[in-house]
Amino acid sequence: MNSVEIANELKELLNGGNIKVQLSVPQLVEKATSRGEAALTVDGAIVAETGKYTGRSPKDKYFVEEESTKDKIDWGSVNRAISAEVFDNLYVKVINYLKEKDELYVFKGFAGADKDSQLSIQVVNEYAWHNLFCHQLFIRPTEEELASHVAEFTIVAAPTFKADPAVDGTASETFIIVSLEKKIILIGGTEYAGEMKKSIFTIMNYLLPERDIFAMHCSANVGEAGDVALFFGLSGTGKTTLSADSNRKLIGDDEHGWSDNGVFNIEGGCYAKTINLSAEKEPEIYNAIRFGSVLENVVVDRDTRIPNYDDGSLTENTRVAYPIHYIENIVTPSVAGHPKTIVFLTADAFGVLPPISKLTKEQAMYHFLSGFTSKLAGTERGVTSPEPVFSTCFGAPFLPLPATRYAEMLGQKIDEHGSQVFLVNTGWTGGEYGVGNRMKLSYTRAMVRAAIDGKLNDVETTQDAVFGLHIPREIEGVPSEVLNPRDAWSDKAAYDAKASYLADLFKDNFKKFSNVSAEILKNGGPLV
Ligand SMILES: Nc1ncnc2c1ncn2[C@@H]1O[C@H](COP(=O)(O)OP(=O)(O)O)[C@@H](O)[C@H]1O
Ligand SMILES: C=C(OP(=O)(O)O)C(=O)O
Ligand SMILES: [Mn+2]
Repeated sequence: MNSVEIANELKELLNGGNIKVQLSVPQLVEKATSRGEAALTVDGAIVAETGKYTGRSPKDKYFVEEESTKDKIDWGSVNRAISAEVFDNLYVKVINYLKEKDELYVFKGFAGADKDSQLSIQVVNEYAWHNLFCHQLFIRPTEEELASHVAEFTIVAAPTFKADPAVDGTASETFIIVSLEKKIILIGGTEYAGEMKKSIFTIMNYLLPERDIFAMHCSANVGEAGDVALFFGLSGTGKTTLSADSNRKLIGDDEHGWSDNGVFNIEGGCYAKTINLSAEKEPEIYNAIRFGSVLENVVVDRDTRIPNYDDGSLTENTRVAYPIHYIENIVTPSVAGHPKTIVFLTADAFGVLPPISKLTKEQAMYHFLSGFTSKLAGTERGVTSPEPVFSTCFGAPFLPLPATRYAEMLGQKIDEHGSQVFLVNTGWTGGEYGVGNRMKLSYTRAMVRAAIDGKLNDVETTQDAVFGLHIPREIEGVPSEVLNPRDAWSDKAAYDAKASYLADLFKDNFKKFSNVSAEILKNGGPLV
């Protein structure tokens, strides 16, 4: 099928009598609850369960192999290729399947808060609650914008459609297929709402660099003085938690672009983890759970409808989606200047990386390319305990282009704007996972605050003997024995062995980046 035929199929679907376009939040709440897709909670939010798929399904994600893009995509286990034939067949099947449904819900809006590079998108949903999720997560159009809205990219999400791998050519019943030429994202077989927002992020990671805009898997906030901070990190490392800070205005919690104008949010909402959520530790997020918010796989008492955030029986990856204005302190629109501080969040399950360290330019490049962290339980299918991983640019699952393309942009931007980079370990301390403990959130917050406020610019540091990282000796609000990871382990020999084991992993992993500059190779990585 060519692009015109694909568009015609879509047009026919969108002209159907079952299509509901741009329903309001209350209308979608009514639809979702009356259709039995979701239940109301005591706080006025809705809660949905997603069945078998409670996290992303990276092994079921594909790009269609297409002439105009095939030489640019970094094919491999992240960017899997699928033929146009498989896509076309599934597309027609899904469209026909959806035509038979009583009602379908369409959201029209945008990705990218900077008008210069904004992408207009639409989502066709089988579920009203998915449509509410999209309404809250993407950028909502004004009435005027809606009147003239023409979608460039379309997500078609049919969660109850299951592929037959033997017939349809997929790996399983589930598929997330991106056609960059036909400008369609086809999703089936999974109810996990995160696939929709992360697939838009994936295409933005392809489209923005074409315009020389750096696409980033990070959260962002800005202080009173206009000082912008970015927090890069794989899922569960603290982007959403640490960017919600009552002293700073939130720009966004997960996906950003950095252009010559400054940084901008790609989204219009947030998607926070709710496992063990408490009003004391994370008040901004806790207070965002109200009418219009969408809880996912949170266990709620059947009668009282009180959510139990400590219950991870459906998944560790319990979530809430809400529009960004449910956070009190934000910038509107979600754009700001150039970052002064950049934080790389890592959840080190070995417990050997320092809780905070200052990076030289070479170390920043080295650690960005390495992207060492852990996959934390739940966000990806099959991950049930922290799995150490090198996730390049702290966002490998979402990067269609070679990692070096993004790293080059980071390097240029840091040089141009003089941003200071820190590595922050929000993972384990005092021993590896199973022995030590997760870093206390209050300590991490104190360290991050000191970094952002410029208090670590001129402090005395100790150089870590293995990784060469510069560790501040003192930070207000943090016990000094916490700052140096070796001090936090009672068994020093065990620490040394684990640290050198991790250093070897870094060196092995970095062999694949053979063509980076000699300075990065020499001065960016472990010392020994
Ligand atoms: N030291 C810490 N720093 C940040 N988050 C922590 C820390 N300790 C525990 N957490 C928890 O880890 C999770 C971080 O998740 P989140 O901020 O949603 O990550 P991301 O947005 O990067 O996916 C939250 O549930 C938070 O309460
Ligand atoms: C939703 C996700 O994002 P994060 O956990 O980074 O917020 C994800 O990785 O699926
Ligand atoms: Mn997040």
